[in-house]
Formats: sequence, structure tokens, C-alpha cells
Amino acid sequence: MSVNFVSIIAKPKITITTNPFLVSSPLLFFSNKTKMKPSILTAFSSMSYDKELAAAKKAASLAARLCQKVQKAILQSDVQSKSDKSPVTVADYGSQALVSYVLQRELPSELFSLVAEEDSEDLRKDGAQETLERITKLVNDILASDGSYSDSILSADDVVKAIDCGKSEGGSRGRHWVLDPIDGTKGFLRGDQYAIALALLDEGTVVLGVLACPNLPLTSIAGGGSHHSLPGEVGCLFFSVAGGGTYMHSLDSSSAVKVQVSSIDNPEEASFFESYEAAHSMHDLSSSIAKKLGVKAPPVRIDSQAKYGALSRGDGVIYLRFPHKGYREKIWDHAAGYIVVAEAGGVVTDAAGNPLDFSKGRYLDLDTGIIVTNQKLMPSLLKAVRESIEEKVPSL
Ligand SMILES: Nc1ncnc2c1ncn2[C@@H]1O[C@H](COP(=O)(O)O)[C@@H](OP(=O)(O)O)[C@H]1O
Ligand SMILES: [Mg+2]
Ligand SMILES: [Mg+2]
Ligand SMILES: [Mg+2]
Repeated sequence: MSVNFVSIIAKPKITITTNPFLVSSPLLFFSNKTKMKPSILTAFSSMSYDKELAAAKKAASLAARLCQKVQKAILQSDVQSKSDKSPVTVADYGSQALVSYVLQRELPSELFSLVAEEDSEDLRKDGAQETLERITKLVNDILASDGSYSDSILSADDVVKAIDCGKSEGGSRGRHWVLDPIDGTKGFLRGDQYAIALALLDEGTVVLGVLACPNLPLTSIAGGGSHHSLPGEVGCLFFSVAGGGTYMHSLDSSSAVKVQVSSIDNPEEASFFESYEAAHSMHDLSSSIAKKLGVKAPPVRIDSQAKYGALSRGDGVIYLRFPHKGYREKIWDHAAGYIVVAEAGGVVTDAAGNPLDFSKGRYLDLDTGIIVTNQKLMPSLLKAVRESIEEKVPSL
């Protein structure tokens, strides 16, 4: 595709600068030819979310393809990411439009409710028309490359409508899809990790999750980090259905493997994940917790819910997230990652050990932070967290 980067749009205002792909932040991956092996199909066919899982995988895969295309274009340009507090790019919008559209096409009989991060407000402002056209073209190009829905080409208005389907408030009744079209937009802009995170809430419980991580190596990143220097193939899709375990396959292949969290019970052998961005999580607090536990390895800092995916297959055994005071976590930043880890045998709680409650609307009501590990390490992790919070951050 020809690359005419132009717009870096930062929320709440869209600014046309030198890069057309930057509208303001993101995460995603794909593979449309992805089909599960017969044995896996059999394993899942007894469950009641078969259709939903197939639709979610298709949607996330196509969205990942869109993001890969945009990220490649961004990296080929001279444009550097703007350090904006809340970046959003054409890929965030394109991914959200694509997932929303694909889910509705694949599941036409369902009442559709989507809780998603982005909305079209900035795209409807004066001066944003070119950006909206670019997003519309991206979405149509990806659909055309997949060969799906050749009967329909989306107009800019269709794209806006698909994006704005994501305004649902969620809640404890009925079914709601939960989408982060690009989680880790800052990582996406740096060329590092990002994810397309799609989950299904049923009566307030997360019952299905798909996590597409286009830049995550297929092999362990233990002790590594996310950088391009890592050898080997990248691009992972994790998926889970409640009660069915967690599986992973390459974005380019159909061969899924079951994954499990690490069984390490000696903290000295454990390694931990945290946000790359110090603004998203208190690195000093996590360092104090790790020290108290006896963790020897340095933190593995990567962006996005790729942390949950990596932990679900045992690349590391602890994930610590302590936002600075006043920040409210959103459900789309954790729903897919949560079920991917939980179905792989891990435990996800707030800093006080309470389970996460996804039934309260768009936000998670939390005590202080989010901690993730295996069942054996959780009691000592909780103790270290409690002590470190008391000692180091008396104001929390
Ligand atoms: N001050 C803050 N504290 C904690 N999280 C924040 C934050 N500002 C933004 N975030 C969230 O952190 C997410 C990225 O997480 P991570 O640091 O693990 O990569 C962002 O998702 P988006 O990139 O989807 O906007 C955003 O929702
Ligand atoms: Mg964002
Ligand atoms: Mg996010
Ligand atoms: Mg996002």
C-alpha cells in the first residue's frame, strides 16, 4: 500500500501532523486461514460458545492484520511516536470498526452489545475527514484481502457507526463483547508489543477471550523483553473459553497448543512482568515487592496484555500492575487477558486479593492494583504486596 503518513491525532483533539496513521493509541493481530485441528475442534464443540469463539477469532485476526499493515507503514516512515498521554492511531479506529463489523456479520442473530475503548467523536470533527477516509480504506482493504463479505464495501458512515457500536455500558445482565482494539498503543508506536484484546461477558462473567499479539515471539520471552532483536517467528493468538483451558497458535497457522502457567513455587526462580511505561505502573513499588519475595531476575517490561499471554504459557510467573493514584482501570484492558491466564491455571486479583469484577460497567472497581501469578505463589505474593504497600507507599 502506498504510505502517506499524515495524521498524528491525539485525544481529545485530532491534529494533522506528518503521520496519517497516528490519530492517537493501540494492540492486535491476525490470520484468517486459521482453522483449528480436528482434535481441538472436537474438544471445543461440546461447549456453548463455539460460534462466538469462531467469530471472535476471525474478528481479532483481521484486526491484527490491519494493525500489522499500519505498524509496518509507521515503522517505515521517519515518524517518531509523539509522547502523548493518550495516543490513538488509525489502526485503533480501524481495528475497532473491523471487529465490530465482523462480529455483527458472523453473529447476525444475536443482540449485539459492545464495550470498546474508542469512539468516533474526534473523527466527526472538521479536518478529520481525510483520516476517516484512510480508516475506511484500511478496513475495506483488509476485508477484501480476506475475501469475506465481498457483497459489501463499507462507507465512511458505516465505519463511524461500527466504531460507535462500542458505546455499551456493559454490566451484569446479558451478553456484552469487550474490546480493546489496540492495547498498548504506546508500544505499537514504538514498534514493540501490542495486542488486540476481545472478550465476551455473559451475565457479568468473562466466558471467552481472544488475545492477538502480533509482535510476541512464538517461543518464550523469559528474561528477554519484547525487542526486535529476538530471533524467530512472531505473532501469537491466545484463546480461551470458560472451562476449556487456554490455547495458543501462531497468527499464521492453525496448529493450536494448550498452554499452562508456570508451576514455579520458589520465588528465587521466578521472573515478573510489568508495564514498559512507568506512567502506567509504579516500578519502584513492584521492585520492592520483588525484593521482598526474593525474586532475583530483573523485571520484564513489555506493553499491553501480551503480558497476560506470555504469563499464560509460563514465560514468567508474576505480573504486577500498580497504577498511580487516581487512575481507574477499564474492563477492556484486562478482560481477555484475565480469562487467558485464569484458564491456563493462573490467578488474577486486585492488590487485596479480591477477584476482579467485570460486571460493574466500563470500569473495574479495584483496591490499588492488579496482581497475577500461579496458585502456589499467590499467598506469599499477597503478603509481599501488603507489606510493601504499607512500608513504601503510606499514602495509598
Ligand atoms: N496513567 C495510567 N495508569 C495506568 N494505566 C494507564 C494509564 N494511562 C493509560 N493506561 C492504560 O494502560 C494501557 C496499556 O497498558 P500497558 O502499560 O500494560 O501497556 C493503556 O491501554 P491502551 O494502549 O489501549 O490505551 C491504557 O488504558
Ligand atoms: Mg488508549
Ligand atoms: Mg488498553
Ligand atoms: Mg487501546
